[in-house]
Amino acid sequence: MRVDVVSIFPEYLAPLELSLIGKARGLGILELQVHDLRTWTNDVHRTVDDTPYGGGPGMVMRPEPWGRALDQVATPESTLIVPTPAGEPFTQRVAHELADLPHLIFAPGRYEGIDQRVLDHAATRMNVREVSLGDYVLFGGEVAVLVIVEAITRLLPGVLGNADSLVEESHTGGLLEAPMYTKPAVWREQPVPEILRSGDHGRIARWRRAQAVLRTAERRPDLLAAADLDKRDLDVLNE
Ligand SMILES: Nc1cc(-c2cccs2)n[nH]1
Repeated sequence: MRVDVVSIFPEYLAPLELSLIGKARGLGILELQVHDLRTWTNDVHRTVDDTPYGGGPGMVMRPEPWGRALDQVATPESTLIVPTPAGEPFTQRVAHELADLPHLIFAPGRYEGIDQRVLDHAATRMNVREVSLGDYVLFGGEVAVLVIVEAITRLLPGVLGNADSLVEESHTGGLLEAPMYTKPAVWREQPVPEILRSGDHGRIARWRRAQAVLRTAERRPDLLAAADLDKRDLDVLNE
């Protein structure tokens, strides 16, 4: 997968060099390049924003630099990802969808956003997806890009050492993950649930599933409605 990020704060994306993402790039699983939007300005002040038509507070990102940036970076197989509070929710399902794509271009906006014509024009020549991390407002989209790139990269084949890690995590199968424990067997007078030390892998799997169902019912009833529950799951809920 290739990823291009265009930002007025390219240094914000430096963490993408680190850890697993750095490893994915080193292995050639992920090709990533960060660009400075001001590269595509042509005035002496390298201006990227201006006042909003129709009035109102703040500034809007000008279309011309973005248009020239996308002219250079995009191909017909590109998908433009625009983080915005006004976007579709970014979920694990969306992460899986994006992880299957050949080329992502991230357009993190600042200020009051990017001139809408940039997105509308881009949509005439590539897929455009406006995505929200949640119902809160950030200063800019760069933090959102870090989150989205990490969520996608860990899904790429070869990045996670043990592919099993993807099977039992939260939101796989629509449920939250069960509580996890490690040594010592007793810590501050709190024992690890006995079943996890029983060696009975069938019972352990059923216990974990039950814990996931109960935790999801308690914390995320919205997910429960969409989850694929079997009879045993329903019995757990009705206990
Ligand atoms: N979910 C979400 C996205 C954002 C922003 C993206 C770009 C500027 S602010 N805030 N909250």
